[in-house]
Amino acid sequence: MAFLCRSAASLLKSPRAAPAVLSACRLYSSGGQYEYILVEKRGEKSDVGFIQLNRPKALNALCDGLMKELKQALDVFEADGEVGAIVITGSDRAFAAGADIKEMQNKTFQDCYRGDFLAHWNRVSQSKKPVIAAVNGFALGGGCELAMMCDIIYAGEKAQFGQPEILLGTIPGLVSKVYPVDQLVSEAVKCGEKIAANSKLVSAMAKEAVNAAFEMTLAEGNHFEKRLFHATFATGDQKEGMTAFVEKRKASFQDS
Ligand SMILES: C=CC(=O)SCCNC(=O)CCNC(=O)[C@H](O)C(C)(C)COP(=O)(O)OP(=O)(O)OC[C@H]1O[C@@H](n2cnc3c(N)ncnc32)[C@H](O)[C@@H]1OP(=O)(O)O
Repeated sequence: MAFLCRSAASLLKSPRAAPAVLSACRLYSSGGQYEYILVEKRGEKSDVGFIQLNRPKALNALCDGLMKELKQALDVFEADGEVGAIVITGSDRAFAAGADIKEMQNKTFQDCYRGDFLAHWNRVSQSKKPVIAAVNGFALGGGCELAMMCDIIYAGEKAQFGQPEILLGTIPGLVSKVYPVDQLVSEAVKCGEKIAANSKLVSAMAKEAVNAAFEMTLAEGNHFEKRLFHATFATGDQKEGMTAFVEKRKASFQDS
């Protein structure tokens, strides 16, 4: 507890500390007030900011509240002169199973666009301090992206990275694998069959985002991908994909 008080005190002395950081600091220093994450300082010198995603029943699905708390915790660690690096982790079963599908299932394109849905998710990539992802279990969709936004990824032996959004009727969803020579073509056809079973409309949008990224800066690429992601919420296939997940059934895409 002593280190928490010290860091809070050093922040409060700083005339440049923003009010938002100060209020986040209060959450941090009083401990236990975050709902979706656990936050502490680790290491012999308490110089490593440690953030554990903590929504076990939902496999650490990244709901809005969790992402807001993650931003707050990062703000506090960035302002803390003692902290030299930050670790983000989840549980043994899941780093994070992606954005919260139940929360976004009924969003419209208008909701996404007006609210600039997921814009603040880039916070991790803007951290001035090095961020290390410690990944066990599922790192899917937005969970995989969260890990990729970190500077270093340490993965447990059973970590599973994936971008399965295409199964939900939204972007992205590209996979690459290596196979023995004699299995390559048949595996490629199987892969083609899996892709073809998804929404062709949304597959095209995923390709557009990936191809555009080659021509853009990181910030432009992130922005373009978010806008296309928003646009999928204007399709029937996104509604079908996410509803099918929530109803625990196979999606039937209509390419519309
Ligand atoms: C940026 C966009 C995105 O990130 S879109 C989301 C991308 N992620 C996914 O599509 C993964 C969705 N999850 C799964 O496919 C599976 O849950 C699994 C493969 C990760 C694990 O399967 P398993 O059978 O072991 O567990 P459950 O499916 O029963 O899941 C347990 C519990 O967690 C809830 N949950 C899992 N992922 C999410 C999620 N992304 N959003 C919201 N909730 C999620 C799941 O619904 C179960 O809760 P329950 O109360 O039983 O319905």
